[in-house]
Amino acid sequence: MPEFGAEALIVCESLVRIYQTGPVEVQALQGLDLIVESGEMVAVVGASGSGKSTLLSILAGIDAPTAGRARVGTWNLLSMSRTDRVRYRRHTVGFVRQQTASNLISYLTARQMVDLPMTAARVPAKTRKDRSLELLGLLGVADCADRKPGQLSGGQQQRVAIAVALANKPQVLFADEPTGELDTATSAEVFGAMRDVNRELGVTVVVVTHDPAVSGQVERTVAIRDGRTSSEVLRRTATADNGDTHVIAEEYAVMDRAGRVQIPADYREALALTRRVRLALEPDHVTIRPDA
Ligand SMILES: Nc1ncnc2c1ncn2[C@@H]1O[C@H](COP(=O)(O)OP(=O)(O)OP(=O)(O)O)[C@@H](O)[C@H]1O
Repeated sequence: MPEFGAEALIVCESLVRIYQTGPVEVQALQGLDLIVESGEMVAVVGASGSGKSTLLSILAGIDAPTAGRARVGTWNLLSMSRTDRVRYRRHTVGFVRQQTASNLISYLTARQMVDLPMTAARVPAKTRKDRSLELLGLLGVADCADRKPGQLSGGQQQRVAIAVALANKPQVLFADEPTGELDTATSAEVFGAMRDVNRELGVTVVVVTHDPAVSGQVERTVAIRDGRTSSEVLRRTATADNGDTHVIAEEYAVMDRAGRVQIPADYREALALTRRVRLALEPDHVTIRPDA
């Protein structure tokens, strides 16, 4: 059988993460499947505690999964050595957190902070200088290059944090509630900046968010429930006969590799679907009926 998601940049299959605190075991991820293609921008949504941050920490190489499969590019996140993990975090991925302050170093200027990961990667000084200014420009904070975090607004801090995360040309940018501490207008600006880098640099973006206004702006939203991917919304722009454009959002259930699909609770209740259902293959669809 060909590899599940062989062509994709990010593949999670039956991903499990169990946290053990004393005698208590928490299953933060319970067999999550996710595929992200190179160049996509994906929003991950879900209730508090559904496992979003856990997923992102694993993908960013900060936390290790308990079981299942997780691959980003050529990296297998389950069998990475400590040295590989450092290399992975330095070169393959960039990470932005919710707490604006925790992304930055208080005594460095924006330019010095973007420079830092490149210094660690032994990039020559001239290249570092050019790239720092280019990234700060792309994120609309070129005028903040010589300012320290304390002299930046929350939105500017997050845009600098994105520039820092992109310094070593990662394949993926992960952001965990990057706009969580910002007001609506600033949050839209920061989100717009992430869309720009996705489009202009081609970097794949995976962003966890609570904000429906944010998830409404990306083409693909993945919903996590109880540590699994439960549904996806795809959005596309359609043009009417009179030339007007509007966005069409369609919700999909997620089917795993074994063919399992979760039927939403309200559907099950409406038709009293319980333990057994009847399936029938029609020419272009499958029906599910109550066992009556
Ligand atoms: N380090 C940890 N030790 C023990 N349990 C943890 C740890 N991190 C997360 N959990 C638990 O795992 C589950 C998933 O947490 P996670 O932070 O991934 O959810 P989330 O969807 O990001 O939530 P939120 O939106 O509130 O940030 C929760 O029940 C949480 O309490």
